[in-house]
Amino acid sequence: MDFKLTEEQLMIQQAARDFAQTELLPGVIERDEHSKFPADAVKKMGELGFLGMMVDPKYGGAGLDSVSYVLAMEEIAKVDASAAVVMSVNNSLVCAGMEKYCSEEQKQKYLVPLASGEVIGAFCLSEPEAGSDATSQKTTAVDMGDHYLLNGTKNWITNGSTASTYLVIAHTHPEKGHKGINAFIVEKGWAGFEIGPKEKKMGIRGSDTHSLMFTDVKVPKENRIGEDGFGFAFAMNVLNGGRIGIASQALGIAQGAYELALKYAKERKAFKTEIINHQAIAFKLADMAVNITAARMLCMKAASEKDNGEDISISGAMAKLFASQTAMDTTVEAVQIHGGNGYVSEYHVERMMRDAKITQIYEGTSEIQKIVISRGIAK
Ligand SMILES: Cc1cc2nc3c(=O)[nH]c(=O)nc-3n(C[C@H](O)[C@H](O)[C@H](O)COP(=O)(O)OP(=O)(O)OC[C@H]3O[C@@H](n4cnc5c(N)ncnc54)[C@H](O)[C@@H]3O)c2cc1C
Repeated sequence: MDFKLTEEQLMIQQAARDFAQTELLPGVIERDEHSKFPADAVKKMGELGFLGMMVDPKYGGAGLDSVSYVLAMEEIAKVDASAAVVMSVNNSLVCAGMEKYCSEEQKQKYLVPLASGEVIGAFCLSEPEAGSDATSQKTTAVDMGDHYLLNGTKNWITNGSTASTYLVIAHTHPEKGHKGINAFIVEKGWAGFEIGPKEKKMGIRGSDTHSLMFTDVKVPKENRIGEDGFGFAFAMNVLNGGRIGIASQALGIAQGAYELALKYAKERKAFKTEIINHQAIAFKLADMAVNITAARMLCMKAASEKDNGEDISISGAMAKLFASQTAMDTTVEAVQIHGGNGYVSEYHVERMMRDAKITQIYEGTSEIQKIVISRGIAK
């Protein structure tokens, strides 16, 4: 692993930092308060190439490496974790999965607009009774010859109402267990496809999370991804690679809260001195700095392994597990360092604390990451 960033990586980092400060920071509190999707900013993210960062330019992407992606994700999440999850889902789950596993026709039709940011996508695996245990899902797609008939409900889908293209995982042969699952490309607006109301969430309120209902939706056969029965492997492989995205989202939230806490501790006085001079406060900041550095190293390790074509199931899970815990610990202490001001929205850290929690839940809970890691090291 090379710890020195290239000129190009530094440029991407700076571009993302500038974008976050100028386009995301103004209005972030208001968007959180009103659960408002950052539509204009997401459009601009697409124009800047942040929505298809690692996709080959021949499919509309920016053709960058995963290290650049981590750097950009951190900068965006530092300011607005809601915008960061839109970016993560589109890059890590939707575009990455399509570029790796879709046919040339599917890529031309669906990946090009997704990677160029013309439209955004959603990844639909979870169901009311199937989250961590994805094989127990109940959505079915029955083979009707030239099409499948899709029926079922997907839950908590990020970009649920704003997406145009949905990757939907469904059982085609329930009796075959995980080998009877397929993944399909579904378009918004198809007959029988309904979008449920927006979820009212603790955090990342700017992102739109919905349940999706499918009733006899006709999905053309050519919209199945890969060979018959490939859907479970597709979903698991995509999630393995995707963990870098959420890990760097968590890293960004932690870094954002740390920077605000450090600044506040240097300015706020109590007992005739800046509070950073009280060791209890200084030690909290020291712990934050250590954990954030370690989280960044884990994210970079997983990203550089991915760029080298290595299997990142373990390193990606480690990065997500540690970075999400760091996001939680750091934001809680950032609120503490801000005292009463930490509890009100204008100081940002209370939002960051609420935003941090989701990073321990979605794309595999922390308990599931430990299962992945322990099974991996036991092999
Ligand atoms: C805001 C938000 C956005 C989301 N976006 C998406 C999306 O875009 N697409 C999508 O498909 N899903 C999405 N999800 C769903 C998310 O991935 C799931 O919520 C998550 O995987 C956990 O599943 P669950 O909620 O069913 O919890 P459960 O699986 O019911 O787990 C409940 C608890 O039990 C623990 N647990 C479960 N199994 C085990 C085990 N074997 N060993 C130890 N502990 C275990 C879990 O860790 C957790 O603590 C989103 C969720 C939220 C809240």
